[in-house]
Amino acid sequence: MGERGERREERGERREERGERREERGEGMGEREERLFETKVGRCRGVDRVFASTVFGAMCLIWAYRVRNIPTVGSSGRLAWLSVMLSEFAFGLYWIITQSVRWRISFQIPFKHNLLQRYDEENLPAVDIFVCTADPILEPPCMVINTVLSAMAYNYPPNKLSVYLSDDGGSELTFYALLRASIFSKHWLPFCRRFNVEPMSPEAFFASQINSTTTEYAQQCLFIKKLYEEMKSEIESSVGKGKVPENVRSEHRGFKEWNGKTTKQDHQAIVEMIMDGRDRNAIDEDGLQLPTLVYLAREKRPNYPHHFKAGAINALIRVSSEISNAPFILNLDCDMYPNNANTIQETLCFFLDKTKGHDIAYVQFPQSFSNITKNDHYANSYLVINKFELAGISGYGVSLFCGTGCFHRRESLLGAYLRGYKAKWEIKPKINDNRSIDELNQALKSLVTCTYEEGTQWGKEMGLVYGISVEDIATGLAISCRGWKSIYYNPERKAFLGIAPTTLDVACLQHKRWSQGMFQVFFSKYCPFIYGHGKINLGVQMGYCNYLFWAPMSLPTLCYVIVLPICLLHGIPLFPQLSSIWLLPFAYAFLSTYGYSFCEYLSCGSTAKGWWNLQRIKLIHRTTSYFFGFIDTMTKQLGLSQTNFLITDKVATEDIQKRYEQEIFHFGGFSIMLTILATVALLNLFGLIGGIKRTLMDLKFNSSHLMVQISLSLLVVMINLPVYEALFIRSDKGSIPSSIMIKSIILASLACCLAPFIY
Ligand SMILES: O=c1ccn([C@@H]2O[C@H](COP(=O)(O)OP(=O)(O)O[C@H]3O[C@H](CO)[C@@H](O)[C@H](O)[C@H]3O)[C@@H](O)[C@H]2O)c(=O)[nH]1
Ligand SMILES: [Mn+2]
Repeated sequence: MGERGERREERGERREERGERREERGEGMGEREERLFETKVGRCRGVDRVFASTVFGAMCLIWAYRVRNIPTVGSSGRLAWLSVMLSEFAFGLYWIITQSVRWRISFQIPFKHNLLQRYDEENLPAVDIFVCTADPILEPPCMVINTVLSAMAYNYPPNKLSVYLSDDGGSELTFYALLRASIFSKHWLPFCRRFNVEPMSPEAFFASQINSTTTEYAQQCLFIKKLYEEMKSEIESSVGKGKVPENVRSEHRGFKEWNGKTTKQDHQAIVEMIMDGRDRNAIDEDGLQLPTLVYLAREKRPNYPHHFKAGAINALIRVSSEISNAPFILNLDCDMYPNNANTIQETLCFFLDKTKGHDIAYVQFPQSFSNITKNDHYANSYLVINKFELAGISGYGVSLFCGTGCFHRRESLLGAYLRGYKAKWEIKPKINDNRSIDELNQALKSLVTCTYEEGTQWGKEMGLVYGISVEDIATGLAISCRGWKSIYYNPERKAFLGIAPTTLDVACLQHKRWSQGMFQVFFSKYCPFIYGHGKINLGVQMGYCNYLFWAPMSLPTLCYVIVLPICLLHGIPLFPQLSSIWLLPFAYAFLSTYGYSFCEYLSCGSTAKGWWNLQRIKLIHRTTSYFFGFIDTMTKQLGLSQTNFLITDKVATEDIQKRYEQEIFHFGGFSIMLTILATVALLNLFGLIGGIKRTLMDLKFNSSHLMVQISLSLLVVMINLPVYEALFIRSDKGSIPSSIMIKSIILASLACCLAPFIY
């Protein structure tokens, strides 16, 4: 651990102790009322630690067994043994890393009432909300405006709220949708206010609406629903046609920005203040002010890098600083709609706390999704990560920045260091009211040209970090290393809900980008062990590596699921026989870690089948997405390819949606990932059949030597049942194409036949 980090922590602990003592002396009560949040330590820490030590012991025994029993040079199976040994080393080391996030689990509890007592509406700080979208097809404008409308409908003074939409798709369809949303908001916001509507996303709200209770409410509900449906169908029909109707174009001067030549990759900067919060005419049907609403499409030219989402957020930071310049910024992906009307107040409890608030850079909420099925067959819900792992890292006073659902202190995003610095939030908008709207627009556009950032610190010391496809992780790390604290807050009612992938290939592409980006962080200047040395706790450094090592951990997994069945087929034992005492550490390590993971999962309130599904997806990602992520990182390190960002598809055809809801895997497609997936599944099936045959036929061979391999292959086969089904039984669009089936049969057979030459 970095010495400085340690010392700082000691100091922190001492400060806490002092606080406790003061409380004992009877000054506690007043202080408690003053406090705006509290940190609670997770229970069972002691039990957890004892358990972890026993697993560690078992692992050491396994390593010892492997090293002591390496086959001599020239004997069969030496290479296999060595590769399995290395894999087990890797598994063990990775397991140690995963413990770092379970060592100090802690939870945050904000005291909203204390905040509301201390601050009335007048005194509350302004908040800017950034929404990013990048493609009107993959991210339908209707979905985008639902997020925007929910953000506008927060239970927060509208004059303190500004919503900025960055459209990297540069699409007039999205602009049109936003324009329509601004009109609809004049009805929607008062409606939300009157009836405390939650969720504030009209789409989600009307979908969950069954029968109303009061007649007044019912009438209004019906009226608003009709307005919403009208707006939705108009937007969808324009999207269907691919253009905005001529009569609408003439209604707003903003449309002049689009001409025949405008494309996603090539257009001038477009900034439109759709609603200006200071404008007396921007009022809703109750005569109350509306939040400021701004549309932004930064300039894009083919020969200039735009740095994807990081570039978009940085442009938003600059534009918003000229308009509202709020001290706090909420970042949202366009599918992540706010689901709790009071989230802003809860978050401010952390930032505005008198003693601990000033050094908090950001407050991250977990990523949750609205479309999770009962047994979550693509393991989209990240239950354990959200409930335990991120809370575990937050025990060190640091949270990961996950890109969306995160409130930032503006200064922390601008590269400020915390050292000797007292963060303040009484920042005023820079806006010069004397400027005409045209002058202001001109000034704003000049901030988001392609060349604006040349020769500046943007993307390096300022704003979100460039060049890494998980800009969020790298940026969070950089901020923490500048001395800031951060909070991970996982409230009972989900604060934000997004859309999770509904097909396997979309899920795999997303995980490939993540694993690639995170491993890239490890090699970049932001490597937690080097960049973070002496600045963040060792536990945090290791905590990050839980995720940064997703990609390289694909190698030992691949080795295990390929070498084991091949050896089984050829009768080469790799594990102790059943009667050996050395089997115990293997059995204990395996059963206890999986047992623990099972309990952990169930304690998140999900089903046993969900856990089983999670194990399958983990295997799939580790053998495909992470493996390709690994290769991608390597080619990038060698300078052979560049950072990319493939947007996650957020629409599903009816066919796909139906299969998703029935929890049937949608493999579909012809990717090389599917070939690997199918080959691994077949290889284990061959191994299992061969192994069982051997055991039955050749009892003298002391086949109990193979029992462990048989059991492991059996598990892999069981977990792959949906793959065999998709290969041989199913024939719908979600099944695996026959060309891939043939390829994988050939590959698996080749691997089996060629193996003896290699070993
Ligand atoms: O050039 C781009 C590409 C993407 N986006 C936006 O970035 C967001 C996230 O993209 P998405 O395709 O949904 O990726 P996910 O994998 O779901 O995103 C997760 O992972 C990303 C890092 O890989 C983070 O940036 C995201 O916040 C986090 O939700 C979306 O709103 C996009 O519109 C842009 O604004 N510009
Ligand atoms: Mn997303």
